[in-house]
Amino acid sequence: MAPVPSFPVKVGHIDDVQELKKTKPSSIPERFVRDIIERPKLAAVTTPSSCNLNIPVVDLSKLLNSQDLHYEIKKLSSSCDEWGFFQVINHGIDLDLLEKMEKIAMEFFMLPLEEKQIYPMAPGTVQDYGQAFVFSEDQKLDWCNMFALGVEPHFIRNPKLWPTKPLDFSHGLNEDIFEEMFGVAVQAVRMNYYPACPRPDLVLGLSPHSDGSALTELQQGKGSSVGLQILKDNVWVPVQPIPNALVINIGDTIEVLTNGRYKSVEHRAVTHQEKDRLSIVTFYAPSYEIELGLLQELVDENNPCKYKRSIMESTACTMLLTSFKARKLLSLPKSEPTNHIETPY
Ligand SMILES: O=C(O)CCC(=O)C(=O)O
Ligand SMILES: [Fe+2]
Repeated sequence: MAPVPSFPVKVGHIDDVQELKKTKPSSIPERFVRDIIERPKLAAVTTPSSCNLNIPVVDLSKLLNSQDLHYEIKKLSSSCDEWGFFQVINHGIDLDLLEKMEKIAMEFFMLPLEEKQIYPMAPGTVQDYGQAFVFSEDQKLDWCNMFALGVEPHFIRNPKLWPTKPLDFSHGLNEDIFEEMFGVAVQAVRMNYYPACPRPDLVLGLSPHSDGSALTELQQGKGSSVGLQILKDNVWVPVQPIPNALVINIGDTIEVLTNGRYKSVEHRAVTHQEKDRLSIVTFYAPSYEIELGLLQELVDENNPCKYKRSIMESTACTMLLTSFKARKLLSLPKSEPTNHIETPY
């Protein structure tokens, strides 16, 4: 079940951005206008050459093929150590299926508002239709509509690509370690629709956050604008979509379990003046029933345990809510070494 806050949450009026766009507003409502320091610099969005950094690309077929294995594992390893993000090509997922998912998601977002609002997102929650992570009346809003669903247990599929190979090479861990630890994993899907915005320089599609999940997989809609950006060495790096590739990122759960070796990196989405954008995001998290333990193989005198135990006792549910964004909004600390990460509920 989606987490429900145990305290009353007043979120005020939230404009539906698709409806707002239809009214061709002469100015952007104040609740969407970001403080100057948070506004995106559009040069980095519209001219990819202005940013020479690109997130790594991992070829899954090579990871399964012994000839190229070593080189590809090294790439996977540095992607997880240095970036927390990579794109995966030749993943073997049926492209027709991905296309179908995109089509269904678009059909949903194109429904009349009343029909989408049959599934309203309750204030302070992250499930169904609306804006997630709104916890107060004066919080700035994202230029985005979301539809989030939990996946029924019998449909849940474990990802083929838990990034354990580099760990099993360097630390002798079992390659299936995460799969074994997580039990019957929790899976949630969020569809994000970012309509074109007349002033993309003033708004954010999705506020900076890290994902509370173990692993996140993201499909970018065909023909969508470039919108996803990740924070690398204090620079927002745009993720250039590669046709049919999927974007994978490490979530907070794996950052903590690997004692900070793999990074759960802050990311955000920006909007575009003419183009809409769709992303379909699948979050994998450990079973609610499981008590997680740090991978002891990654702890020694040079790498002391960086996280206190309470986070290990969090359920997947609270993990999703202790994402960086939620923590920031609730004024809870980011997972700095030695910090105690509280769960909000
Ligand atoms: O739409 C995107 O590219 C980002 C989505 C995302 O980060 C999320 O849903 O957590
Ligand atoms: Fe995210």
